[in-house]
Amino acid sequence: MFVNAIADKSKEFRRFAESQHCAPATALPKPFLGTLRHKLGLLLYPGGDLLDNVFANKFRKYGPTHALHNRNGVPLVIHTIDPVNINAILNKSASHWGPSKARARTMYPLAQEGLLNSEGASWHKNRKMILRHIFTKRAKDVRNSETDIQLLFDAIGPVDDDGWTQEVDLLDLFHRLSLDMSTTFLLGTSAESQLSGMRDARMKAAMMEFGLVPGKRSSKYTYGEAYEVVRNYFSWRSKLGSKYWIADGLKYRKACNTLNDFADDLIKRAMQRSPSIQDSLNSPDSKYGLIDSLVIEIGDPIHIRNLIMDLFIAGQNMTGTMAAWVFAQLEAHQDILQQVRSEVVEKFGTEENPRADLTWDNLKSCNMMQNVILETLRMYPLLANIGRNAKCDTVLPRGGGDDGSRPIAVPKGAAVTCNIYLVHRREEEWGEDAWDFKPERWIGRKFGPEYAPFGMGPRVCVGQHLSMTEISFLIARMMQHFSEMKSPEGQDNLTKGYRVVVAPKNGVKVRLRRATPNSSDATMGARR
Ligand code: HEM
Repeated sequence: MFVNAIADKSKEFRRFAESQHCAPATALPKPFLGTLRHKLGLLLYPGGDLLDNVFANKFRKYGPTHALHNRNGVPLVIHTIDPVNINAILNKSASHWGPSKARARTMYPLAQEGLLNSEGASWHKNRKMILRHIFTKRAKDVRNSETDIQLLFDAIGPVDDDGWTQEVDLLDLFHRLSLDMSTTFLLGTSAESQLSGMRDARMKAAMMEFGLVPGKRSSKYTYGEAYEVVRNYFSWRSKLGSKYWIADGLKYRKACNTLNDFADDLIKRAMQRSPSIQDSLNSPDSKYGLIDSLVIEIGDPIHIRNLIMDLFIAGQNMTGTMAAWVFAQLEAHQDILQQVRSEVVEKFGTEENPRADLTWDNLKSCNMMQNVILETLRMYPLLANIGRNAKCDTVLPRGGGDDGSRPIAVPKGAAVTCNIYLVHRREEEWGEDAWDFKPERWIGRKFGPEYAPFGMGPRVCVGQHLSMTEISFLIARMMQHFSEMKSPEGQDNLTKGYRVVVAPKNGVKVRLRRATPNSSDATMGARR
């Protein structure tokens, strides 16, 4: 009976495909020795670059849209880098597609009922509410981040007689900054994680004397450590796909509990203070965070935890990793670094003689800086793959038949992955220099479906404006504080590592030269 039911379903699907004039996509061969071996191969991929080698080669060999079929020729998983198909999946026919089941499995037991992995009316309502809060708080909170920027400068450390800092890893420092900025924004108070990273005990002691003490820890792991454990497990679980359960265990579950305890503790404290802060919450100088607004609007602590945890998981480290790529590229392109610094100093003045406020409206008018950010997000879209599962039998506009021009029928339940990293490097859309860093390509260019670092359509990233503001603010402040940047001989800042996000594999190791009051119009220059 079971076999008959499968045969009926296949027939029904074939009829649907014919009625839509579809043809099958190029079929991927079944993985040698099965999918588990294939997944373990990805997990243990020996060096090199998984994105540029394994994935890119597959698209070169099997075309821009290809599929793994079952024995009846019905697609189970479709991979695409065709912007027309990606626009259909994420945007035009978004209602036919639900969030990727693989993502929910990867993150289980975290992030099950917030924004990332839910859909329907409650997702819609939650999303609207979060966006409203993000937009009302964005402008003032980026200025509140000045304290976090000062901690960053302290963590970068003192300079020698020539004004140069010691060698620092900007990836590490920006990750901590990102955590500090996101806690400032979400919770109204910075985690001050920069302090725990400072090796100089005297500096730390001095900071603590001023009351800048890192937050209370809820169990064996600190929040930062628990997040690192969870991130590693997420990376393994995402590569293992349906065999995600292989990467599980006490260590992972304990880290998940620490993150939940951390959120619960913060919510409890926000609930205790909520009756007394209602009036001041919306004042322009309010130091309270998004969590306080959610406590007043929602009330239910579990609901609040689901939303806050999603924002932490989805947003944590994104801004920091992005900023690290920006500085890696600026170090590699000293001429562009000079242009960005000139633009910032001209617009905002120096630290000693500021000229304009670092608001989003002012920051977005720095064209060179914005083009550098857009180009960096093109080359390193952080979330290399965006996945979906079909909610009904549906159609992709292109990729079927011998020449790939026919539509493809997709059955309910099939998975699709949109490889955004490779879409951003398609020569058809970006030209022969698609693999090169060229901010000037953005002059006068409009956004199309070939550019989706924040996704697109109804599930587009809720943190994109916040991230763009934070990154712009950070670049501007770094340009005001330092005048030059160089990497040690032999350091490679541009090699990619691919875990949950695409990040610089070897860190971004540089020395920076402190700007002097006279370096207002001097530019950062290469001095190896
Ligand atoms: C450079 C920084 C960032 C990048 C490149 C980025 C990228 C993305 C992408 C590609 C998606 C779409 C995923 C999909 O369609 O399935 C997404 C969704 C999301 N992002 Fe971001 N993100 C960034 C920063 C942030 C920040 C700072 C936050 C939190 C404040 C955040 C919160 C979210 C959430 C909650 C979603 C899910 C939205 C939904 O499904 O309704 N992101 N992000």
